[in-house]
Amino acid sequence: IPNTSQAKSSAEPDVGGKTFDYIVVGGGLTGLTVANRLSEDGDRSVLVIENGFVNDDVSTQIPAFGNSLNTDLMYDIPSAPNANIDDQSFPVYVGNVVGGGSVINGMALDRASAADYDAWEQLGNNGWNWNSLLYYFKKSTTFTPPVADNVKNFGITYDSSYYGTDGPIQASFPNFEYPDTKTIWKSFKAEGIPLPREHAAGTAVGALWIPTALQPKNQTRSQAKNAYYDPVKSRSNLVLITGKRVNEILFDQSLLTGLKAKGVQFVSRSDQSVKQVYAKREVILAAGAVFTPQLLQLSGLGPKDVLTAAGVKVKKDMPAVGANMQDHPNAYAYFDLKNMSTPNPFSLLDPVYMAAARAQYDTNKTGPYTQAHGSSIAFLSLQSITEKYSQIVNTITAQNARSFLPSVYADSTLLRGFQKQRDIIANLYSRSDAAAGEVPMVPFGVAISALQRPLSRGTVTLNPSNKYGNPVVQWNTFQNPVDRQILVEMVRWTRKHWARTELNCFSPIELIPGVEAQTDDEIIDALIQHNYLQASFAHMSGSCSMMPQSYGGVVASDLTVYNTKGLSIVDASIIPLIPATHLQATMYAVAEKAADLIKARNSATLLSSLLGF
Ligand SMILES: Cc1cc2nc3c(=O)[nH]c(=O)nc-3n(C[C@H](O)[C@H](O)[C@H](O)COP(=O)(O)OP(=O)(O)OC[C@H]3O[C@@H](n4cnc5c(N)ncnc54)[C@H](O)[C@@H]3O)c2cc1C
Repeated sequence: IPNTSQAKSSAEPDVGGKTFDYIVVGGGLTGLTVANRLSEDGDRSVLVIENGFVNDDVSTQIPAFGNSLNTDLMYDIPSAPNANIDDQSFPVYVGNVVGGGSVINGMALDRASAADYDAWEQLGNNGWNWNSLLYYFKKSTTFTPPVADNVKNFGITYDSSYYGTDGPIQASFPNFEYPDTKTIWKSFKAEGIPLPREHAAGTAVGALWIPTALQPKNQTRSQAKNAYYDPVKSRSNLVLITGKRVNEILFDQSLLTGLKAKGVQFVSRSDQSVKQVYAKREVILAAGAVFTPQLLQLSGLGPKDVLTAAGVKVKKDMPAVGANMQDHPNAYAYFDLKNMSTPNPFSLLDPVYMAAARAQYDTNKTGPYTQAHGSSIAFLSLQSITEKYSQIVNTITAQNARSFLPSVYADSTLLRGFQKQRDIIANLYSRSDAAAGEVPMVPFGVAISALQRPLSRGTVTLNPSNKYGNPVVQWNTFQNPVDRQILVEMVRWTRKHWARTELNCFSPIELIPGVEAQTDDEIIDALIQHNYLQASFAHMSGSCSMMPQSYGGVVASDLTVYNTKGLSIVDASIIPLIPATHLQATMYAVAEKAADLIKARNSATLLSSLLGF
């Protein structure tokens, strides 16, 4: 952690014992978004408590650095061993910095199809659908079209009417594309998959041009801190404290009021001092899909056996807290290519080229350093991936759902909710306007296949031997065999794709999984052997999901936590069903909507108190 961050931290006010209208736990992507909007009202005070520090290093700003993992600014959490992937443990990537994941992520700023968000409403979340979220997708963004040369040379398409014109997050395109991107696009066009002009119109299936969270003028990362916090940090009613870890939500409990959140307790990372701070209106959890369920469990809300094992007094037995965790498991196939144009992504491994490219970026903000993961991505429907799609859908609906779920699903409400999710997933898998898998269209031979609608469900639970340590993150990848089957079919699709005539110019040779791997088991075994199978795309979500209580939800559609008062959740843990997209654009929209919901209910409270009821 750089010294500048420490200095900033020591200049922060001592909030111990003080009272704010709102306390936001976690100053990551959603926390800073909500804090900005709530503090627009000068009569409301907002405190944000963040475990990480401010970091404005160049490593968080230059897009090309978004291609490698900035582990210095992440927590160090190994997952629990995965029984279905050779007992492997995978790193759990979560940003530990002001701005959270938005500061260290891959900068892709894309949305899922309309059907993905409409599915949230079908799960009983009134008002959570594509149309209502479109307003917030726009509110959170400002769009800048790609440079004319790239539009002409690469055929980039877009429709700016689906983005905002004055939102905080900058949606734009790097001003550089690798030349082979043209050949890659030719091969995807030849697949006969959809080619929507604008993916953000609710039509994110096919080969897509997507924007990056990128400030177009200086070609640096646009993220929650520089977009939502820096411009408003001088507000006297907004306070951010860093290097502080919240370890308990404080409740008033009486027969009359039930459990009412009154504040939080936090520990300073620098001197280990423990303090309490109070909220007049709401405690808002924005600690992310890994730490929000942990904090609820530490505070006595969670599965009874998990709490008891960790020595936490049970305030309310809530099996759903930490269940329903989802992510996008993925496989990497690797092809050796010849005759790649120069430059290509491997050119940056040459120190001479790298130095020249860096100088080009520093001087005039052009060249490969302006690009993170690029702007070309394909999202494929199950029908495009495999002819077996209707057989797969039939398998899903015929399954005994309970057989492929973790033990916490012995709870009948959780199981009912999953069955409803399962029916929705089966429907989405049978449609051509919803994606089943992602294939980034990269101009080199690493072909990623990422499963978008897992049926397996993970869990986040307290570590019984150290409740304040990292939680136990169990993805349960492939617990449902259909997930494994679809990922294998994606690898087969990738194989067929690289055999296309448009790609003959590269003379691709499949090295991993390798042509000798033909059966499902052989493909999976070869991927595992090379560590080319991953449980996570860093898209942890769903662990405190928004669903009716009768479906095992943790929050209602107004994002308040069931069985409590004065407590809400706004982060990726509320996602009921993971959408087929990277998550950040969705989470900015969710947080914008969350802020409106919180504002509305708190002005209503004021009105009713003025009117005396
Ligand atoms: C490596 C990586 C790459 C990614 N790539 C992309 C991408 O290219 N495109 C995309 O769309 N999405 C991407 N994502 C996902 C996206 O960044 C996340 O989905 C998003 O940041 C989630 O927002 P959040 O507010 O829920 O959580 P976060 O942004 O993770 O914020 C949670 C914050 O809470 C803090 N916190 C946690 N516990 C406590 C506590 N007890 N007390 C105080 N503070 C606490 C954390 O330090 C963190 O800052 C990526 C994520 C990662 C990690």
